[in-house]
Parts: sequence; C-alpha cells; structure tokens
Amino acid sequence: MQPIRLGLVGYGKIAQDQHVPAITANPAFQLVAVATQGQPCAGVENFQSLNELLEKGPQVDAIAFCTPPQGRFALVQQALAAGKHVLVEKPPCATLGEAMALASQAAEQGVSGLFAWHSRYAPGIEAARDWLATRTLQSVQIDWKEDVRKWHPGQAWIWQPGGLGVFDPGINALSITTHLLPLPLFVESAELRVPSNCQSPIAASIKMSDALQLDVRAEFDFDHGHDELWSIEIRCAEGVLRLDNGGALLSIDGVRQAVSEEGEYAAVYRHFQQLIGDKASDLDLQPLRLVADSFFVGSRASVEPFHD
Ligand SMILES: NC(=O)C1=CN([C@@H]2O[C@H](COP(=O)(O)OP(=O)(O)OC[C@H]3O[C@@H](n4cnc5c(N)ncnc54)[C@H](O)[C@@H]3O)[C@@H](O)[C@H]2O)C=CC1
Ligand SMILES: O=C1O[C@@H]([C@H](O)CO)[C@H](O)[C@H]1O
Repeated sequence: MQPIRLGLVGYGKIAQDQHVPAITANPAFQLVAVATQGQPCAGVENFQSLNELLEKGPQVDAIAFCTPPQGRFALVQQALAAGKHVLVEKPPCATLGEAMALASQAAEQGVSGLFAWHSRYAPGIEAARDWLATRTLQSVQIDWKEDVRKWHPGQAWIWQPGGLGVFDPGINALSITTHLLPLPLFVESAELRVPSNCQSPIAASIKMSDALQLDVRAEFDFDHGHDELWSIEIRCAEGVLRLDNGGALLSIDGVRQAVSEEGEYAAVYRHFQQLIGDKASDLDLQPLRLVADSFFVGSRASVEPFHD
C-alpha cells in the first residue's frame, strides 16, 4: 500500500518535538515537503510558504498544520480547496467561526479533516472514559499549571489576539474533559488575569456546568515555574477518578490503573490514517467553544507585565 504523502506547514517546536517523530515512526505516512518560515526540516524539500509547496513541491495527499492559530485558517482553507486531507494542531483556528467554516469546507470537499486535540489521545483517557460511563458524576476539578517559558520560549504570538495565552495549554484540559463527560458543558463564569503588556490571559479560573448542573471548575496557570500540574479529578458517587500528567496517569480511589502504551502523537496520526481510509473527519468544536465563552463572560483583572 502506497504511503500517504504528507506535507507539513510550520516546522516549529511541536512539529520538531512530536509531529515529525510520530510521522517518521508510522509507515502509513511519508513526509515529503515542509513549508515554514523558520529553520528548515532536514531530509525533505523545504518551501517558504504553503503556496510555494503546492505550486512547486512534490505531490501531497495530506497536510499537517503546526503554525500558530493566527493566520492558520487561510492556510487550511487553501489546502482543503486543493483537495488535501488536513490535520490541524490545537486550537484549530483563532476564532470559533473560522473553525466552523473549516469543518463545513472539509465536508463539502469530501476530504478528511482532523482537529488534533492531542491530549484526548493520552494513555489514560480511554480507560477513564470507560470507567466513567457507568458512574454517577458529582463534580470535576481541573488544575492545569505549567511554565510558558519552558513550553513556548520566545513565542510572542501566544500573547497576541488569537493566541489564547494560558488557554493554549488549558484547552487541552477542556478537550479531555469534554471527551470524558456525557453532556455538553457551558461556561457559567470566568476570571481572566491578563498581564498589562499582553492581550491574552496568563491565568484563569473558570466555572462550568452541564444540563444536570454538574459542578466543573478549572484553574489554569501559565506562570507556574515549579512542579507542573496537569490533573483532572472527577468525583462520583461510586469513587474518585483522577488523571495526572496530562492524562498519562490514571488512578481510581488512589489506586493506579493500567493505561495504553501508545504515545499521544502516535495515536493522533494513527487516527488521521484511519479517518483518511474511512473517508471521514473528526472536527470537534466544543473545546474551542468553551474558550470562546470564557472570553465572552470572563471578568478581566490586569496583572503584572509578562517578560519571557
Ligand atoms: N509548544 C508546545 O509545547 C505545543 C504547541 N502546540 C500547538 O502547536 C502550534 C504551534 O506551536 P509551537 O510549535 O510551539 O509554535 P512555534 O512558534 O515554535 O512554531 C510555529 C512555526 O510555524 C511557522 N510559521 C508561522 N507562520 C507560518 C506560515 N504562514 N507558513 C509557514 N510557516 C509558518 C514558524 O516559522 C514556526 O516555525 C500551536 O497551535 C500550539 O498550541 C501543541 C502542543 C504542544
Ligand atoms: O498543547 C500544548 O501542550 C502544552 C505543553 O506542551 C504540555 O502541556 C503547551 O503549552 C500547549 O501548546
């Protein structure tokens, strides 16, 4: 079987850390070209833009997008219009409207699209989802705290409009939570703490609920220099489920559970391969909607300026 010829746009941190290793390890894909504005990718043809890749580069069947969310919409639109399958890093776009338009265009074009909510593929998520399916939910506490200087060094885009600030990692927690829970969530209130020299928050407290008044709370912190914390604790009538390390670890009533051995991005690309084979798409908008609603209803507090 011929491999899926893959182009990649935006050869930055996540492309180097995760995407290229996952693509290289999956024989169903062959990375044949990269379009990027930073350092080139070794071993493949490099182009300065998607336009140039599509016009002058080798034939590709699919394109992975690892650019910042601002400006990504036009790029993905161009790939869809060219009949390419698309894998789009999170958050899919800078706005909910753009993401909705991409979902419609992928359907109209009859190509496969994947909004790669990578945290949904963490090793403990499916076992957690199976356990929760027969339990009585009481409350959810999300704590998602990391150091932006470690994960986004020098990335000014994250503090600009459309860059989401702390919701850039925080949306991962929302993508897991919305995948685990049976009913859609909505935002009741939010407090956004925005550095005086930034356009997006460095910390946020969010209160969410669902149609059955489930109490869901989230604390996001992007300036959390010491022990990073990526945890979701779900209290049920029958016991307490806890995901730690971004979903890599699962415990129930304090007892560690067996989890998958597959890494997040290996699973993302295996899913993308399956969608292409099934002529299907997976373009969930709920995590981005919760972020948009947090910005809609969130109170703002100005905090000290951020310096990288
Ligand atoms: N940094 C991290 O730990 C993670 C980041 N992500 C997501 O991946 C996306 C990218 O993040 P990073 O890799 O950290 O950012 P980055 O700033 O390191 O990389 C972005 C890359 O896109 C390139 N680029 C920008 N505009 C372009 C254009 N029009 N055409 C071609 N290339 C263009 C830049 O030259 C740069 O190489 C974001 O949406 C982020 O949320 C996802 C998981 C983890
Ligand atoms: O998607 C993302 O993951 C984090 C980090 O890589 C691990 O939590 C990063 O801030 C965000 O872009």
